[in-house]
Amino acid sequence: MSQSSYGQMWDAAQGALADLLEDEYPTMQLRPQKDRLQGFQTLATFYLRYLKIFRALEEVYDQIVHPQKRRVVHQVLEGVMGRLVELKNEMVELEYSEFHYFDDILQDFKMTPEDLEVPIPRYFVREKIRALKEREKMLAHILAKGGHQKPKTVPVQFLSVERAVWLLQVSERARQGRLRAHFMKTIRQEEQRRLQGNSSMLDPNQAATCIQKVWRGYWDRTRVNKECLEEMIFLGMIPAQQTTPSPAQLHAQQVESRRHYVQEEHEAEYQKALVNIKESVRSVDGPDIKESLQEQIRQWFLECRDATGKFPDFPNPEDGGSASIFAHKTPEQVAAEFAAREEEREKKKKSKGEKDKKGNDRKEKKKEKKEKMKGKKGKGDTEEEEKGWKMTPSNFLPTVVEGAKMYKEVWHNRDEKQNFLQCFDAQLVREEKRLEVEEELRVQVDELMRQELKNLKLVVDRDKGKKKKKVKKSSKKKKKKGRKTGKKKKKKEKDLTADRTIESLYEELVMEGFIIRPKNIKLTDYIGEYSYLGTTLRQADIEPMPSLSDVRQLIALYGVLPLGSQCVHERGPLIRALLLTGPAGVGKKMLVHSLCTETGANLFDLSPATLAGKYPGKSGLQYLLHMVFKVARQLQPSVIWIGDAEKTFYKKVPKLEKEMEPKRLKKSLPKVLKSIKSEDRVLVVGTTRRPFDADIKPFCKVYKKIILIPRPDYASRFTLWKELLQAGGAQLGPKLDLSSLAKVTDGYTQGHILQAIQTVLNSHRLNQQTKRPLTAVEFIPPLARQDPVYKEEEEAFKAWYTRTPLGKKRARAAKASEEEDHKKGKTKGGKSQKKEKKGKTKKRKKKK
Ligand SMILES: Nc1ncnc2c1ncn2[C@@H]1O[C@H](COP(=O)(O)OP(=O)(O)OP(=O)(O)O)[C@@H](O)[C@H]1O
Repeated sequence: MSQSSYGQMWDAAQGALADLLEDEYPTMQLRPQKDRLQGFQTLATFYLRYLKIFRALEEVYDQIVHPQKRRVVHQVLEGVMGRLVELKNEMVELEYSEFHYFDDILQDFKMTPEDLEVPIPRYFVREKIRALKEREKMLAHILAKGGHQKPKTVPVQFLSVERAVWLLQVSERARQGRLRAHFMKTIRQEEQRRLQGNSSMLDPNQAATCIQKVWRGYWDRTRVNKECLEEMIFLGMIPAQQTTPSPAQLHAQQVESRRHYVQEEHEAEYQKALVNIKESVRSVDGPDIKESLQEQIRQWFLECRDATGKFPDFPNPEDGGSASIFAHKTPEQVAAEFAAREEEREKKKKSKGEKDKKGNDRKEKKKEKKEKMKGKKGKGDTEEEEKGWKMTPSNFLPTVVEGAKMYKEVWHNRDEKQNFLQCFDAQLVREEKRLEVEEELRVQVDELMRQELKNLKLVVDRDKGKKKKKVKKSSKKKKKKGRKTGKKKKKKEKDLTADRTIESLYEELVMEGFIIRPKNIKLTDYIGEYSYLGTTLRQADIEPMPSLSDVRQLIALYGVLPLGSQCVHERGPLIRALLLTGPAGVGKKMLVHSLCTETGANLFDLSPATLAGKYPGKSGLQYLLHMVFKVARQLQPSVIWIGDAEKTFYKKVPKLEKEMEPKRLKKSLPKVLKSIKSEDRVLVVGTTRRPFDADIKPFCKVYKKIILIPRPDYASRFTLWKELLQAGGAQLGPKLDLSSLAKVTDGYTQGHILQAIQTVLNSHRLNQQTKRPLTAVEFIPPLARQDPVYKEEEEAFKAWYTRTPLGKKRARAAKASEEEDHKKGKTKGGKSQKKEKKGKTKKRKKKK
């Protein structure tokens, strides 16, 4: 696509955003909605619209090369991302469920399930690829030096001499036997051919007809088979073979990657221009700006004196200096403001004096206040109950609005036809820099003018300015007092490793196996299909099982976006710890690795097995945690993975594991989690396949966000078989019935399926494929050797989830709505019965 196409795409996205903002602002001011379903519909509609805009903006940001345009797109993009996360959070709080189903709204918007995927901005990794490569090198270097490596178990077999000789003899005899059999076979074939040649001598015409018959039959059969296969592929009955990208696709890919280089070049040019243009503005326009500022301020002095009879007070630098004066106000207004401020100060003084007098009555007053507050709260609660659901104010909408405004004012109608190369706009830079220089000069001018005003007052008003000084002093005193009497400052945490560099801490953690190399897995590699029945089942009051595509979306929203973007993490809902739970092999660890790949995060491993025997004692553990979190913060984003997370919160430690001390982290983990602030892009991710073994209360206190990963459904299994087989090098043909395989593997997880595929697709079998195509039956024996997820296990997971805080809330809400329905049903039922009765009597009357 060309630059102008991306320009049009941007334009369309901004247009959609403007419409959306127009719709969204009134809903914020609307009265609370009592109907929760309607509230959800509103949220879901906004969510889908934002998602669409997000996808378009992400693509635009990845490809446009104009540095100033990219800045505007980036700002809006971050705002939109944050808003998406906020909306998801709202939906969770409204529905008490992590999973939401939008199939009906998708239909309304004519969107496909693919449109529901949360796109992952490519700039998360691309913009720091150099730093990531550096880190990767460092990690490889440390590991090569002898870092922690899991001991590889190489089976070594010792053979006795007799056994070795026997083995050699067996294989040699077998080889000779095979040779002899081959030799005998060729002799026999030659003999047969000789005999046939002698017995029947056909005349040439007959022979030709015979050959033609065989050839034509063969040729037609292959043609029909080929056409049949093509038709089946066209109908989607048989998966198409993987095709290599066409030359046009390859060219498009090249153009896209070339644009990334151009982006870098233009950015470097732009950075240079920022410095040069600022310098030139300062030297050329600086004196003029200074003079006009002085002129303006002097004019203001005179106007104020004319209007109020005396010279005004010059605003303090904290209040914005002279800039605050010219914020579209008349001199009278400014003077009135000053007067009001003075009055306020006086009032405060007085009230403080009174307070001191009535020091003894304070306690009683406090009591009264408290009572009043209680009363108010009580009222508030009832009001809230009456209120119902209302959208919470957003932290991201102002950013989005500002970006949209900038687009409209600067870029929407800008003629860019002459800018073929899409380089920066010098005029815009000059305007921007002029403002910056003006601000810098204003500080100097203010100082000068303050002095000038003082002199003027001395000469004209004979004001010695003592009063003001006094006020100033007293206000300073007040400030100091306030500071003293304010809350005690929290103890600053002691830096246990103040004398060490981050590099040395990093090296130590790698050596001890607490920092590991994440596998290169993208979130899109986590295969899983969308479930089309979600809304229908929910409407029928059946809780649907979430699909793997829903899980992917949650990981993107809770993990990838906040870890990738500082803005989203700082202003969005703060998630410190995430728990991934589900049966063995559903891809929990895979998701942890994909989180790191998509955001370029470091991967720390604090699993009980890794911790065992290292940094003993309480102080040792404290030191380790300090190191881990210090490095994680400094080299953010970071993911701290705790495998077998239930072990940290074991109800009862099994005897075999007692030596490992799995509960070492139990006490320190909540404390250390609290130290993660919104500016630290650090996420603790726990994975567990047995959450029921943990003490649920402290467990859920640490892991506030829980994602229950289900076993794959039919659609996901079908895709899994197809994709994993293709990835393993299998040729998919009509003999390999994927549908049956997906059907019989109900209950098996992705790990099981992968295991079966790896067992069957060895190199020997792969080489035989052309002669002997793969069949579905071959995969049954390796599957039969594994245990599927039994119903009991699945029920245990579901039951456990209902005991988590969110599960409990959902159950309570369901019960409440059921009761409401019941009540309504009764009243409605009563009314309808009455209506029916009325109807019947009317009919009877008519008959009569
Ligand atoms: N959705 C998926 N798409 C593709 N491969 C998957 C998917 N889910 C899991 N796998 C593969 O299955 C294997 C098992 O996954 P993983 O080890 O992440 O599961 P797990 O849930 O962490 O298992 P456990 O609970 O036993 O530790 C991995 O090789 C992973 O790549």
